[in-house]
Amino acid sequence: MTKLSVNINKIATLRNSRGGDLPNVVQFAKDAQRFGAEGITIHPRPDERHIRYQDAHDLKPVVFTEYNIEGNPVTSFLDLVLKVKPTQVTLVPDAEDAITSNAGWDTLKHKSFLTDVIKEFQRNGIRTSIFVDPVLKQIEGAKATGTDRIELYTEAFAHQYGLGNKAAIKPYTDSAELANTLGLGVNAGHDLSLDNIQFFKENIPNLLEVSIGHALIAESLYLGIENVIQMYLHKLK
Ligand SMILES: CC(=O)[C@@H](O)[C@H](O)COP(=O)(O)O
Ligand SMILES: NCC(=O)COP(=O)(O)O
Repeated sequence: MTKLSVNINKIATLRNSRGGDLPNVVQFAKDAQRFGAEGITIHPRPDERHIRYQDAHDLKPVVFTEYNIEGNPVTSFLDLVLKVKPTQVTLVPDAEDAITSNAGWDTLKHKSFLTDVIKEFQRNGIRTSIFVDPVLKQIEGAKATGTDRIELYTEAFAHQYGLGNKAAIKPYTDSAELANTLGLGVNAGHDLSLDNIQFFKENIPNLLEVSIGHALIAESLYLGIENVIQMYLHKLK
């Protein structure tokens, strides 16, 4: 069973564009869960250009499914996550000025740093996941950090699949198989969509969770959020 976690960054982007509280991200999270979302993901960035640190606190009492907070574990992020105590934290090595996440961790180079922060989150009862490219040595490196899960960075797959190149799934299947063997849980995300999700899920053994935001919100503009969430759940069955 693969859980659908709805990333609500884009709802905050829309809200922030006018400086008011429309749409309200807390209400949106409540409704997304009512429509079937099995988790809510946010990715607060240090410049708070979409999700604000205060949103992470405000969402805590209403997320009754799985609460996943993603981000680069700089000090302010560490403090936030340790206060909010979500179900899961996903560590992403995104630069402050990056438009969106654009690479996985070098788990070999950052082994000692990742090991320390992962230990601290786990000590506080928070499950950990680290964002990685589908590269076998990076999966082995992830295992060595003590993380509970990895999140496969799916941008390359999504791009190639859109061009008709289905073989682009291979490194992801291989990485998931290795992760399964090593006892690491497998999540995935970035640029997943109604077009590519079913093929991705069918080729990834034991895919535990996908977090989807950008395409899901864009698709909802035409099809409606309740309908789109149900369409994803159907394809993830
Ligand atoms: C970690 C990841 O893959 C990103 O997709 C991210 O969570 C989305 O962030 P933005 O909404 O800021 O692009
Ligand atoms: N972890 C990936 C995520 O939360 C959403 O990514 P995207 O669907 O907005 O590309």
